Amino acid sequence: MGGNYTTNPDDYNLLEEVGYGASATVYRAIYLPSNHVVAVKCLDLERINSNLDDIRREAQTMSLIDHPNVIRAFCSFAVNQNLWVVMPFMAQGSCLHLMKSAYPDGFEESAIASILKETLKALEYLHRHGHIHRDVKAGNILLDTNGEIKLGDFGVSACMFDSGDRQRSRNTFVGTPCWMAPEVLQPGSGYDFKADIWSFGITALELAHGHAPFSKYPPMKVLLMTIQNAPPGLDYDRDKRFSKSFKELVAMCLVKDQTKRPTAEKLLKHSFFKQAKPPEISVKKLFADLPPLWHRVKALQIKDAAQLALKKMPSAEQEAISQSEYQRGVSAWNFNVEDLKFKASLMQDDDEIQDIKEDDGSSTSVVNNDASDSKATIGKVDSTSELVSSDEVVSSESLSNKDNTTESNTPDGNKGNTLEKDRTKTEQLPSTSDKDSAQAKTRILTGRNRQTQSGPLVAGVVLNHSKSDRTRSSESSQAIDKIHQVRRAPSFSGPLNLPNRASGNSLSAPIKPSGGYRDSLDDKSKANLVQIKGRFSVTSEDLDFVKEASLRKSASVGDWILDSNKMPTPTTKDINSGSIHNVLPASVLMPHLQNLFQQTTLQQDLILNLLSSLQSAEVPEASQNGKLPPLPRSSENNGYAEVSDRERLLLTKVSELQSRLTSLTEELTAEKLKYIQLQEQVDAVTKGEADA
Ligand SMILES: Nc1ncnc2c1ncn2[C@@H]1O[C@H](COP(=O)(O)OP(=O)(O)OP(=O)(O)O)[C@@H](O)[C@H]1O
Repeated sequence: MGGNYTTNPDDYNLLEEVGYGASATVYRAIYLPSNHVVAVKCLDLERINSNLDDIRREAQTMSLIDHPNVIRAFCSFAVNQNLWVVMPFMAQGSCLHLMKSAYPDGFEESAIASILKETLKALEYLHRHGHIHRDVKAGNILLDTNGEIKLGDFGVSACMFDSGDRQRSRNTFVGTPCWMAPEVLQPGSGYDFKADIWSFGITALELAHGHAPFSKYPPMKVLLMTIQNAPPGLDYDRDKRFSKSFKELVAMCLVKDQTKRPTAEKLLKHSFFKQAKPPEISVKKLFADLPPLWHRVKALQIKDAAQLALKKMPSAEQEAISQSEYQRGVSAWNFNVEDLKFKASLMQDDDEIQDIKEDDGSSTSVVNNDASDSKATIGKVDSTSELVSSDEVVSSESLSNKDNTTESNTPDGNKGNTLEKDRTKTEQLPSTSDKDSAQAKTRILTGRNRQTQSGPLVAGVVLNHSKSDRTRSSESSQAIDKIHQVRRAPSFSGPLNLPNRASGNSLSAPIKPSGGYRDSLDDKSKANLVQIKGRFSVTSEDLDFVKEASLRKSASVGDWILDSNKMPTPTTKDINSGSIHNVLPASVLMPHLQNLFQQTTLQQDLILNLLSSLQSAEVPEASQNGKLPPLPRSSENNGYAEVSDRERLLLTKVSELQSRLTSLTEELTAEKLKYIQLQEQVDAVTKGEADA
């Protein structure tokens, strides 16, 4: 393909939608001057909140790529509030799409071997040139009709040699939780290109099963499970259809200690890849009998919309939702893992048992594979302006080797205005022949982008209908509209803020509407910011909480009791409003109660001992068997004065302990009461659900 590509949007006729992520929609398009088919990825700059320099660097990286297994950008430019990235069209879409359309339980091993081998070649190339991809997953492995395989999507890629501001800005990027390595999720531990090897291992499991491990769980849960659980892998019994060498390869990648993970170069020499067939043989056949990509994409959309209409959990949209939650949320969380670990340590085993059960693919799926994550956080661009084309950046990067297509740059100053005018117009279905389809597509896109950046996250919510919803007649187009509505639901664009204390005992983070990561840093959390490491920020409040948490855990019984006042406890309002579920689940409350009970008993014992010691002191012969040693007597015959001092001391101690016992008993009673109320509430909810 190659050739020169202009940065004039009028030169591109956008055709069908062939994919979408949280921040972008991808179209098959015709480059009119040469009649070449290309893919145009339209990134919504409003939704990704980074500065223009970052985007430019991103686009530069993509344009300097020169490897058969890494997708290269021909050029990119801003159109209104969108960034268009022009790249080769991969006619069979992503591995994820293919699995969703035709292989829900994953591919056979020979195809997996070929796909993974090509992906590994791409990673080896990127790592050799100092890049970490950071979003390796089936959704980013693209397939062409001739069996060609390319790793795409540099939205979150980072340059390992970057430092300072650049790295810091990278912290605002988000990967995809299921695929993220433990060290990436663990603030402070630092990560490098080995994070891609972990994601590669997860991708191997994804290709083998049709979904990534933990994919049904919400982000927080995935995060905890990734950090705390043993690494996932292929099961020797359950995954009988896979070879030993495949299982071994996966196990090598999914080692928690990043230093023990092999490099891409080393992995390529693994026996598993020795038998790998060329993709023309093992991969091409996978889509031999399938309809064109855009039909499959449309069919998936309709299927999901139909499920949505039936009020089921639509898999793809659910994925997008939860992905969005991940993307927008994880990047903006002011959380720290110690906090999470502490909460996890308060969890009952039954929670864990439930967690470990494999997803049966039912409609309860929460986080899923198709989802995409937001890449950069970018500032708005108001008018059409060229960002970068391949030839202008050759000297600035170490990556480039050759073949810098000389794109001619034709900024179109008027385009932005036209598009701006059209922004509120009715959404139009894609037209394959209309010369104006680029504009029409932009309208679709801009329409989609008109979302607010706030609002609570409510799964499955269908928001404001656009004008077009009223004008559409066919059921399928309504169904697609629904998908778009869900996609543009404002509720998913706001970040999640994990409260530092309020949810101390809860794993479910309340969702706060907010403008995004930058915003959240700019406001109160910025003042508390202690460290930005990895993709997360740690605030001083977080640290305080962790300190307290560890104090609670490590302190002596007495200290614990005093400190227990700091434990978040449900208020009557919580109980009445039902929010107690989020504040103190029974699994958390019970150990707390048990602890209190235990300590009350200990205190009682202590008091009894002290009392008996006191009595012993009064009766000298009994002191030998008592708990206290005999009281010393002075030679000056003032021994009795000392005895009475000691008595006073002991009596004071006893009264202290008694009052402590009283307050503990009161606390225990109060906790019991809360527990009973909680239990009643749980029963009521269970009954309500059963009735429903
Ligand atoms: N060059 C291409 N040719 C054909 N289809 C493509 C191409 N690039 C992307 N797609 C399709 O579009 C989907 C979304 O693209 P992409 O991953 O780049 O968007 P995104 O918003 O960055 O999403 P994500 O965060 O999931 O990676 C891909 O999963 C793939 O199915």
